[in-house]
Amino acid sequence: MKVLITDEISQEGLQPLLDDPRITVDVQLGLPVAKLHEIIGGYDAIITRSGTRVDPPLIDHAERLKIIARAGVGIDNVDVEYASNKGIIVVNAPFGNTNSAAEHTLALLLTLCRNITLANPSLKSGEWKRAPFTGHELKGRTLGIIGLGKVGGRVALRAKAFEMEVLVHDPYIAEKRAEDFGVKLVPLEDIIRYADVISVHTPLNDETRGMIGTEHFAGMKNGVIVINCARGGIIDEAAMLAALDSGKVLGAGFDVFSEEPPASELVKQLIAHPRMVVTPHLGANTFEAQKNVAVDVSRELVNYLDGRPMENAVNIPRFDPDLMDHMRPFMGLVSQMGDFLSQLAPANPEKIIFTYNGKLARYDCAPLTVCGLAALLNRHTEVEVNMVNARLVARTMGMVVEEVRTTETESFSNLVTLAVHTPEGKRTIAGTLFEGKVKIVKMRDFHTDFTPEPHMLVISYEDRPGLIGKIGTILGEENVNIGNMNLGRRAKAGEAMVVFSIDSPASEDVVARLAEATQASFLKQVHMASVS
Ligand SMILES: NC(=O)C1=CN([C@@H]2O[C@H](COP(=O)(O)OP(=O)(O)OC[C@H]3O[C@@H](n4cnc5c(N)ncnc54)[C@H](O)[C@@H]3O)[C@@H](O)[C@H]2O)C=CC1
Ligand SMILES: O=C(O)C(=O)COP(=O)(O)O
Repeated sequence: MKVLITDEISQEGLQPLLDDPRITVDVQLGLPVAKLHEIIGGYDAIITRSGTRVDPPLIDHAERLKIIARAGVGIDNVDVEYASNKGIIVVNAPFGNTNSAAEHTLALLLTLCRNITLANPSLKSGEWKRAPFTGHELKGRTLGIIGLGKVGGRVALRAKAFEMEVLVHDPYIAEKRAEDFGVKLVPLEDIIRYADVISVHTPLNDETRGMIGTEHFAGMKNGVIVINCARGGIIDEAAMLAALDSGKVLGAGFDVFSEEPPASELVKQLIAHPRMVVTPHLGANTFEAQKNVAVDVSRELVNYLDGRPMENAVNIPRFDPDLMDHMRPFMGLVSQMGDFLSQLAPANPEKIIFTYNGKLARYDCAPLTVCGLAALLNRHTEVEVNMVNARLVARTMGMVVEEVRTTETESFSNLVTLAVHTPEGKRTIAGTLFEGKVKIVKMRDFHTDFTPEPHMLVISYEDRPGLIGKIGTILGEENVNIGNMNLGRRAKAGEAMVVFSIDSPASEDVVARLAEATQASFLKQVHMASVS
């Protein structure tokens, strides 16, 4: 796995990658976009912080990219939807820098309240002034937190240690969470009206962009303090500047900006404002946080290589770990069945039905459906289909995917059946696990009993004496050794279906000779990449 690192990541935290002989790591900081586009095609994974835009043009150049790893929380610099459509896994490190961001929020607030950024240069320049730097206490003031997530929660606890009253606005949390933190959940208007300090801790998205604007500032207390240690743009920057200019806001502490580094006049003016305390996105910039997030994303890349579930993938359907323990043995089965059937079924499936029988059906089988679907679609699409984009791709291709579960079963304790409906008819395949081995037990309405092998031939014909011999002769003449054979028949001398595993692939010529010799109604060679 070739990994490209485009932002500063803690070397110490990357040790799991550097120690892994399967992985090579390239650190290329400050690359111009054009250069990044030029080289990204050579990498399987990219690790970034907020400094790299992983946008559609970059993703389009990333032909072999499997994972985008964000060593931090905010993924607003990654086009997750675009990546998902391409089957690229996006992971982040949601926990490692929480504490640092919360402490930084308090650092900005205390700095503002005690005029530290003003007193510091004054004293260093030889002055001894105290009165101009008289500040405010936090004790007894009301803090309004918008977004009681990981960072917001820690800010709340720390504010309470300073004996502040804490109001919280967050429409997406349970009341219980606010209770657990000992804070009051209120509508946004109450935060605006009653808070002495307002601090935003939401992600940046279409809903939160500009969620604090001119009309909100108008409704705030005079002399309010505003903190943004989340994302630039959650607080409208033009409105912020105007509120500082008008004196409505006593001071503001910003760690994040809509442009990083700032380019426009507006952002530069905001930063330059005398009552603004600013830091260049340092919320997560502690040795502790940087080590944590680097370890977390490194571990995810190793998980991927080891075929283990990824803990912090933001675009893989999330399944309960206990459920996955039940599902994992069957993933290989559905995946092999999907790959097998995709090579037999005619094109343009309209509907795909996954039926689960037996003990397995007691559980939510969605992980198996996604896995089987990915295998079924993979050979027919330009993009690689995997658990990230299987459902998206099926939807784009106009396919209906259904899942049926029934604990009843005739002869197997667990049975999975895949049925693909096309305008030309239906193809089905059923399989089970026997002593941990994949067994295909039914194809169409023929009973079968074989384990998929790397190269196989599936032939249907009207059964008559001598045909198996003819097939053997043709394959033998072409030096293709038969490893196994499984014959399915409904009746003596009726239609038969025979499945051969062969030690090497058969040429087109051999396939044509077999078709002619057997007068086959159906003949397909199947290659199973996933078995060895
Ligand atoms: N300055 C820095 O270096 C750092 C910044 N961050 C940023 O801080 C923010 C919070 O991070 P976390 O706490 O880890 O995220 P989180 O996902 O744990 O919490 C976000 C909270 O915002 C709430 N929320 C979402 N939409 C909302 C809305 N419209 N109104 C009110 N609440 C809403 C969610 O329900 C959730 O509770 C993110 O923007 C993240 O990128 C995080 C770490 C470091
Ligand atoms: O994790 C986050 O959301 C952050 O804002 C930290 O960003 P950074 O990794 O320091 O560029």
